[in-house]
Amino acid sequence: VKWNRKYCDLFIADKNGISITSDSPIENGKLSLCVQNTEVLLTVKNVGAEPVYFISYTPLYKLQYFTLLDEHKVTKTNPLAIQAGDSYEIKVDFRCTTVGFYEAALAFEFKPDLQHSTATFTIVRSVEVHFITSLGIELAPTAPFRPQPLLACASVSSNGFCSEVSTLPICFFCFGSFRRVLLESPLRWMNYAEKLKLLLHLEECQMEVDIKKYNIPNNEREHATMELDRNNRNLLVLEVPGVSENRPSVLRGDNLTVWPIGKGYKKYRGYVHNVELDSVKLGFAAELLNLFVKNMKFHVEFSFNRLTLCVQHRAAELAISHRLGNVLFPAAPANSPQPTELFDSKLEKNQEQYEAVQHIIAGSSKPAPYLVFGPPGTGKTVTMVEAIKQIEKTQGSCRILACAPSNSAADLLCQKIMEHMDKRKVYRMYAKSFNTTCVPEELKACSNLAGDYFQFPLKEKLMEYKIMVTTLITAGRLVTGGIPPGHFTHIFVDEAGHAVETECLISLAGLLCPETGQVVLAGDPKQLGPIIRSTFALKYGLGVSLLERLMTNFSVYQKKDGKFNNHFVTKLLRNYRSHPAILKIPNEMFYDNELLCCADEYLRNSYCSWEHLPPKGFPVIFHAVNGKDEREASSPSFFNRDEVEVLMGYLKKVLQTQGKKGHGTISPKDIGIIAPYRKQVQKIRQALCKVAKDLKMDLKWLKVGCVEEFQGQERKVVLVSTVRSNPNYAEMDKKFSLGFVKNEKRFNVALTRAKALLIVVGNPMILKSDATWDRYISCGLLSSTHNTELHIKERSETAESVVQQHLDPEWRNDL
Ligand SMILES: Nc1ncnc2c1ncn2[C@@H]1O[C@H](COP(=O)(O)OP(=O)(O)OP(=O)(O)O)[C@@H](O)[C@H]1O
Repeated sequence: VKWNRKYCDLFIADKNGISITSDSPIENGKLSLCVQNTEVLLTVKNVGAEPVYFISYTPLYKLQYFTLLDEHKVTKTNPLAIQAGDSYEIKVDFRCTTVGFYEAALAFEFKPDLQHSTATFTIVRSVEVHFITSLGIELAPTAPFRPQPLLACASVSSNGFCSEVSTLPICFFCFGSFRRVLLESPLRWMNYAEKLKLLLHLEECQMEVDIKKYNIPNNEREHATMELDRNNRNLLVLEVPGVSENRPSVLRGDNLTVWPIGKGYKKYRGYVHNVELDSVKLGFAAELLNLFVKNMKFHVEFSFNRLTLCVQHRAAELAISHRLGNVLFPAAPANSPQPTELFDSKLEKNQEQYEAVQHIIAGSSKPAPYLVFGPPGTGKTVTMVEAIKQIEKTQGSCRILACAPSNSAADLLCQKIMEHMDKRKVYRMYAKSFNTTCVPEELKACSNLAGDYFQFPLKEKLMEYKIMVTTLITAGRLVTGGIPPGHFTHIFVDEAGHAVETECLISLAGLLCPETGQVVLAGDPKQLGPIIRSTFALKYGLGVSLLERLMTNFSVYQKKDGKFNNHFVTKLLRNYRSHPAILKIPNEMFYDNELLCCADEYLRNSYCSWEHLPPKGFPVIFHAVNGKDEREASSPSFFNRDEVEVLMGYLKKVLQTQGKKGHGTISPKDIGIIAPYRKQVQKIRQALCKVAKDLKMDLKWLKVGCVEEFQGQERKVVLVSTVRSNPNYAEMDKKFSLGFVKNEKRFNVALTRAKALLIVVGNPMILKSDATWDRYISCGLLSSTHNTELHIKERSETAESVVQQHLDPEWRNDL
C-alpha cells in the first residue's frame, strides 16, 4: 500500500455517524499528551440515527507500553451494539520508565448491519505520549522559540558583494577580477600573504554580517534597558540573552556601543568587564553614568573583536618579512639522529614514537616542520611532550613554545609537560578574556593568573621560562611584547589540524628563526578541522590547515616505496586509549582498519562486567531515545530534554556503582559528556546541578562540552548526546556543518574519547539517514543479533507518522 495524505485522511475520518473523541483535543486523528504516567479515555460515540456494531479494536503494531481495556471486552465474536445517541469508553493505560515519545495507533472496526451484510468500516486514532520526568519539566523551554529573522543580506555572495561592504576595513571588492584570479590560484610562496589576507577579509566580512543580527533594535526588541550593578555602582548590566552560547560572541575585554534614545546621537563605548549567563557587565565613561536613570532606553550595537583577525593578518605579513618560505613550503635533506633514553619509558616500546622523538631532538627535518600525525589516542600529544622534555634536558639554551588552538588542548599539553618537570621552568599564559574560574587547579601556580584576573609579566621575565604554553592566538602577545625571533628554539603546535593556517602562523611568524628553529606540528586531519564562517573563504581554501596542506602537497611528507620518511614525518597507529569495541567503527570507517588496539588491558576492560551493560564484555551502549529537538526564546541552538534525562540516568548509575562488584572508583574528572549544540551543553549543566544535589557530590570537574572542546581529550567514561530527532533539521545540520548528523569529523572526535565505557544516546531513525551513523547502528544491530559486540539498548518507536508506519508493513520491518 502506498501511503498518501488522502488515503490517511480516509482512515482517520469519523464515518457512518460514529466519532471517536477524547477529553483532550484530537488533531488529524492524533491525541498528543505530555505526561509522567497516565490513563486516557477514548469515547466511541454514535451520533447517527441507526445503531452501529462495534466489532473490534486492534493496535496496528505491537504495543510496548500501552494496555487497552473496555468493560464489554469487544471482539468480533463479542460485538457491542451502540445505539443512536449512545457512547462507549475504551481505556488506554500508559506505563513506562524510559523518557521519550511513544505512539499507539489503534484501528476501530464497526459493522452497520450485523445480520445481513459483511461490510465493515474502520476508524484509526493514534495516541502520542511524551513521557517525561520532573527533571524534563525543569528543563522545558524558558520561552517559546521565536527565530530571529535573517537580515536581507545574511551571507556574502559568491561574487563577494554584500550590503556591508563599505564597513570593511579594506574594500578589496573594487579589484574584482584581479582578486578572483588570486582566490582561484593555488596557495604559493609568491602569493602567500596576499591570498591568506584576502581569505581573512572574506571571513571578516561574514563575521560582520553575522554579528549585526544582534544589534538592538531588531525584530525581537525595540530597545534595551540597563541596570546598575548591585555590587559595583560604576558598572551597568545589559541583558543579552544567548551570550553564554556565544550568540553574540562577547568576551571580557570586548567593547560594544550604546546610545540613549532621544538624547541626540552621541554614542558611548561600553567595556565588557564580565560575561554572565544572560547578561554582560559594562564599564562606561562617567558622562553616561551621570546621565543614566532607571528604565532609560538604549540602542545597542555589537561588534566583534578584530584582534584575533589582526594578529592573523600580521602573522601572514611577518611570514614574508621573516622569510619563512623554507618552513612553509619545505624541501630539505635529512641528518641522522643519535638514540636517547626517554622520560616516558612506555614510548621506548613503540618504535614510531621513539624514532619521532629522536628526529625531533636532532632537528632532522629543519627547516621543514616535523609532522606527527595519526588517528585518535595514538600518542601524538605524548610524543610531542616527550620531545619537549628531552630538548629541555639536553639542550641547555633551548626555549620552547608549546601551543594548541583551544584553551582546553593547551591546558592538557601543559598538564602533561608538568609531569617529570621542574614546575618553575613552565609558564602557562592565558588571554585576559579567559574565564579565571576555568583554570585547572594544578596549573594555577605556573600561570599568569593573579587572583581574579590575568597579569602579563615583562618580556624579560617571560624570556626566563624554558617552556611557554599558550593558545595559538595568545602567542601573538609574545610577538607584540617584543620577544625577538629566534628566542624560541623550538615551536610545537598540538591539534594543528584544528587551526586555520593563519592561526598556526601566529605562533611561528615573528618568533621563529627559519635558519635555526625547529617546528613540530601534531594532529589528525580526520578529526575536526578549522572552523570557518564564510562559505566563500572555505571554498577558496581557508578551511585547510597548515598541517593538512603540508601533508597533501609536499613529497617529503608522503610515502615513498610504501614508507614515510621518518626524518620528516611520523604516522602513529597504535591506540593506547580505548577498548577495541569503542574503536571498531571509527577504525573501519576512517582509518582503513590500520589502527591497532594497544590500550592497557586492565583499564580498558574496567567496565566490561558493568551490571548495566547488557552483553557483558562490550562496553558500548547505544541507547535509542525517541525524543524531541527543541529550541527556546531567540536562541537558534537545539536541545533535547529526553536525552538529557537518559544521560543523567546513566551518569547516576556510573557514579553509584563505583567501588562495587569489582569496579574501581571513578572521580567526576574521569567522566566527560559531549553534545553537538551549546544549548544542550547548557541544559546538561543545569541537570548536573540537580544530580550533584541528589547524590551530594561535587561534579564541578566533570567536563561537559561541545565536540570542539573535547578534541585532544580523553576520559575513562564518555557519554554522548546526539540531540537530533527531527528529520527536517538534519538537512540543515548538513548545510551549516552543525551537529553530528552528516559530519564525519565531529562523529569521529566524539566517539573516540572514551577509554573504558562509551554511552551514546540518540534517535536511530534520524541518525540512520547519515551513512556513517547508519553503519555504526546497523553494525550494532547485526552484531547484537549474533549476540556479540555493539548493543542497541532499546528500539525506538518511529518519529514518522504512525499511520504511514502501519500502512506499509515492509517499511516498518526496516526500522
Ligand atoms: N607508547 C605508549 N604506551 C602506553 N600508553 C601510551 C603510549 N603513547 C600514548 N599513550 C597513552 O595513550 C593515550 C592517548 O595519548 P595522546 O593523548 O597523546 O593521543 P593523541 O594521539 O594525541 O590523541 P588525540 O588524537 O585524541 O588528540 C594517553 O593516555 C597516553 O598516555
